This record gives sequence, C-alpha cells and structure tokens, in this order.
Amino acid sequence: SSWDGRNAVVFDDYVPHQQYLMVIANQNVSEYSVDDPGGHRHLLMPIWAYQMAAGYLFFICVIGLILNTIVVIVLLNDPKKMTPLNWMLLNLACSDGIIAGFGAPISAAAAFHCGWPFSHELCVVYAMIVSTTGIASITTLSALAMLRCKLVVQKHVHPPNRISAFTNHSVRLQRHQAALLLTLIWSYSLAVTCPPLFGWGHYDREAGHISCSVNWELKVVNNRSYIFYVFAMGQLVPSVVVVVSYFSILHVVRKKTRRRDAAEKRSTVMVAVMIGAFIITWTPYSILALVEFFSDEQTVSPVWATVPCIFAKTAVVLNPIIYGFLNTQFRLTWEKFSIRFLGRPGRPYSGQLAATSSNEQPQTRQLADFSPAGRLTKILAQSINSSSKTRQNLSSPPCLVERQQQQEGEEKQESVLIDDPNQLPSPSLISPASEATATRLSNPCVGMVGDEQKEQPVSLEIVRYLPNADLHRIRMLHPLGMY
Ligand SMILES: CC1=C(/C=C/C(C)=C/C=C\C(C)=C\C=O)C(C)(C)CCC1
Repeated sequence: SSWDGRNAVVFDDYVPHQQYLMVIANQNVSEYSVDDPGGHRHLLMPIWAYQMAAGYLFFICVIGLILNTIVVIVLLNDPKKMTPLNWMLLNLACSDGIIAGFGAPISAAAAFHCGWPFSHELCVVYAMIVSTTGIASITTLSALAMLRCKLVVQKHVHPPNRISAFTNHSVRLQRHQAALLLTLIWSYSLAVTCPPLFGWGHYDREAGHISCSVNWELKVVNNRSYIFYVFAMGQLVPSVVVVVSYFSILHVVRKKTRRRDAAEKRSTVMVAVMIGAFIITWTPYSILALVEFFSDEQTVSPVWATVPCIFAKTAVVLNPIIYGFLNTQFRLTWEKFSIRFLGRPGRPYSGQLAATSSNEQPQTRQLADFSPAGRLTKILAQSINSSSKTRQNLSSPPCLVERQQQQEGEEKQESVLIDDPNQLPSPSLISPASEATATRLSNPCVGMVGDEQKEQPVSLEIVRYLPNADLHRIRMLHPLGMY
C-alpha cells in the first residue's frame, strides 16, 4: 500500500481474519482517527464533532429518561385505564427508555472518548439492543395504526348504539390481546435483529465509531442479503401497514363526520403525529444506510454519517411530548398523579372552568362528544361556565371532574377543573335516572351520570383538591353497575 506511516492506518475491523486498509487522505493526523498497530490514536472526526455528539447524546439520555419514566409511572399509576392504546404507549415508553438509558449513555461515553472504547462484544450487544428497540418502536406504531383502523372501521360497520354490553369482557380481552400483541412485536423485532448472532449479517462500529449497528458498507453477499431482510422487515412491512391503515381510516372518516367521534379522531391524529415524528427522526438514518449500501467507496464523511445516527435517537424524547400535548387521557392521568403525589395540580388553575388542555376551547364542545351521558355533563359544564363569572367572590377550592366512558373496548375520558364546587347545578337539573346517583354524594362537588343507554356503563370520578394538599376523592359509578 501507499501507507507512509502518517496518512494510512491498518487495523483489525472486528471481522475475523480480515484486515482492512483505511486511507485517510489529506487529513491532519493529530485530528483524526483509529488506533493503529503502533498504538497511536488518530481521530475519525474533529474533536468538536465528538464533543457536540457527546453533549447531544447526554441531553437525550437525561431528558429521555425523565420523560419516559414519567410516562411509565403515570400510565401504570392507574392500571384500570390500560386501554390497548395505553399498552402501546407504555411499550413505546419502555423501548424509548431503553435507548435513553442504555444506548445514549454508551454512545455518549464513546463520543466523549473520541472513539469506541469498549469491547467488540459490547458493540454487538449495543447494536442488537438499539436496533431491536428501533424496530420494536416502528412495529408498535404500525400496531397502533392497525388498532385505530380496526376501531374506526368496526365503528362504521357497527355503530356504537347497536353494540351490546360487553365492557367487562372486553377489558379482560383487551389485556390478553395487548399481551399477545406485545409478545408479537418483540418477537418480530428480535427475528429481525438476531441473525447476525448466528452468522447472517454483521454488526460493527459506525461512523465516528461512537456507536455500533448493522455494517451497511460491507460488500459480501451474506451481509447484503441480511440488509435486504432488515429493510424489508424494518421499513417496508411497517410502512405498508401504516399506509394501508391510514388510507382505510381516511376512507371511512370521509363518509361520517359525527361529533361523537371527536375523541377517536384525536387519538388517530395523535398516532399519526407519532408516526410522523418517527419517520422524520429515522429517515435520515435510512438514507445513510442505503447510500452506504449502494456506494462503492466511503462517500459519506464520518461527521455527516454521525448526524443521522444520533438524530434517530431524538425520537425517544418526542413521543412523551406528543402524548403530553395530544393525549387527553394521558394529560388527565398526569393531572391526577401530580395532585396526588406532588401535592399540586398539574398546571395552574386559571380561575376558569378548564378543559385538560389550555388550548382546548369550550368544555361544552369536548364533553358533548360523549353522548349519551354527554347531555348531562353538558348541562354541568354550561352551568359551571355561568358560575365562573362570579368566581372572584368564591372561596371554595377547585374540583377536578373527570368523566370516563367505556365503549367498544376503547376507554374515553375527559375532565374539567371547576373553581367552585358550590356553584354546580343542583340535582334537580339532572334527569331522574341520574338524580338518584347524584344525591348519593354528600360532597358539594356534585356529579351526574346519564342513564339513557344502559349498555354503556359510565363512571364519574370526582377529585377534590383541598387547600391543605390532601386529596378528597369520590368515585361514583353507574347505578346499574360497574362498581
Ligand atoms: C429502526 C429502523 C431501521 C433499522 C435500524 C437499525 C438496524 C439500527 C441500528 C442501530 C443504530 C441506529 C444505532 C445508533 O446508535 C431501518 C431499517 C433503517 C429503517 C427505519 C427504522
């Protein structure tokens, strides 16, 4: 070779019995490199690039761990509310948490060290774990898209009013289905990422040597066929599932635009946003992998190859932010959780009847989505709206009123914050059927439950926030009975 001892380095590239000649042309040796046989270190990227990568990965690690831990705690805090959607969110939070808690710190340490300082075994374990969680995330999102599609299409075929009461069965059924779905998701991901352990494909250090992944560059048939397999299973299959599911959803929702479906639409939009975030964060990495796969020589510099690799990890902080903004039930659970454990409401009381999001406008709109009981809650919300005008003169603590409805295996939930429980309408405003239930409450924060449609049990939960931070909570159930 033309190695002059300064610009070229021979090193063992982890592939047994293979030696690679790496030529680093026109580079200042003090800034670039790998360990050469003489023990000299040459950095592959400028120091500033390693430092920036280390800082970003550290940020992903800390913020990702905090946010995903909050998601897990908040979701598990109320196991009764574990709908299929929430099981999938929990799964995503776990896989994101694994990347934030394991992948990001190892990669940050490698960046801090300006090259992979760990063993080849850890490189393989790292690549396996990061790629398995990445594939598990995209598979979970596809499963979510399928679930949304199933729900929307099923609703179209059997409108809710005609569905018989099987809520209690469906809750149990949902648990089994969720467990089966989660097992399938992780088995599928492992089926994609395990083959290199058995000799099909290779895991290796990646650009800048701050992480490890499938060796996208190695031009041997065994490796190339494995890359085809990874792309088919990790990109093609999930994309087809997502596209088909969302086209079906669009096809159905274009035909029916009933307001009662607003909650379903919100969940469908949230899943679409999560899929969008995944696509945005992983597409640069996919493109890099394809470029490396198709190009004959190293066309992407280590610095540019490192960017998509660490950008893909951004997905782990985006998902919790998306739930926080778009999942009413998640926000509500967080609201309750923060009141109960942190001794404060999740967000400041504005002194108005408030929905669970500051940008969600009139509560009557939200609550009206939940017919048949929605009719009564609407009365409640409207009454409170009018009472809030006299709010300044009132001294009672605020109430968080939460409604939840189990329907078609999908639990929906809304809440309102009420400044003054004393201003709630009297039970006489309520329909006779619900009056009995309402008058059972001795708390001034009176709730109402509609009883027009007996096959759809409705629960009303009232949580009262007291000035001394104690929580006074009343659960009121459908008179016929879930509780
Ligand atoms: C998850 C997706 C893919 C595969 C990614 C893999 C195998 C990643 C492995 C390790 C990484 C990123 C380490 C970084 O530190 C495809 C196949 C690229 C498609 C998109 C989704």
